[in-house]
Amino acid sequence: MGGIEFLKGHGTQNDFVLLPDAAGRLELTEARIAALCDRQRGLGADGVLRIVRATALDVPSAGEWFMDYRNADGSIAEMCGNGVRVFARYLVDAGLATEGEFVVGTRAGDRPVVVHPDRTVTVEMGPATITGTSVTVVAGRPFSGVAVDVGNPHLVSLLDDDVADLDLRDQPDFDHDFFPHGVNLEFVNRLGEGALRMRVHERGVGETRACGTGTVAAVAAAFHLAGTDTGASTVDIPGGRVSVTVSRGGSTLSGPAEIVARGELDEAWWAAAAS
Ligand SMILES: N[C@@H](CCC[C@H](N)C(=O)O)C(=O)O
Repeated sequence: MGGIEFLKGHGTQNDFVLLPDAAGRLELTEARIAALCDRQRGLGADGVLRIVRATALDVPSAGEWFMDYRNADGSIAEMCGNGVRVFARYLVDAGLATEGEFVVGTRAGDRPVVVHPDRTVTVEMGPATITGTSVTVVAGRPFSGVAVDVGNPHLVSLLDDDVADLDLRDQPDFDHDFFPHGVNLEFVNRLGEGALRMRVHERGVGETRACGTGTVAAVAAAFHLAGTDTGASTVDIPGGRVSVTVSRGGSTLSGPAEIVARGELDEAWWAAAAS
């Protein structure tokens, strides 16, 4: 038997290990995912994208391929906006989908994508639903925020102070009753009309250089606080820039997606990393 194929890719520097596994044969334990994503003892990544046929996992989807996404700590999340772009990029590069429009299945539901000739990808992200308000505490400082559901949970705090000055090395505190399954925390500055800057502390990962669902949540929260639910904005994150639109029934995310490497995992390492 050959080794286990992997690829490495990123979307605005939110980086992923991709595991092509059409038939769903790989045993993805939490320990294996955490080892793969570890930047010292593994390949290093913010998360893992398993490329599996929807039928192999028996999940309902209008699309052929399902994005089985895992966070770097091995936890399962419903959705990953940057991950969907990288996933779509892989499918086209591998000849498993044709450039243009197709559907990717995710735990949050089907996500129509358009892979453009310039290597950017647009994803229909579904509705960004405002679910209330809550508070997060960063290094002893409380910040109130708008809770937004983009298939996964977010709390967006708009700040007057420069987000660059926040210390996000430790897990910020949050209301565990409001977010019983954890939350992704976005900290946002308005840069002007239709332009935001954001940093993020992701559930199951830590600070990352971009979060696609987080940018959609940030734009939805910013428009909500301005008294509207429709509009378009760029979002600058440490890893680059994405474009987001939100409307009452849906949202879109556009940005780059790159595959940077491919190879084979060592089988003995894979076996030892199982637990
Ligand atoms: N980086 C992702 C979000 C990944 C999932 C998140 N950490 C969660 O647990 O909900 C994105 O680009 O959306």
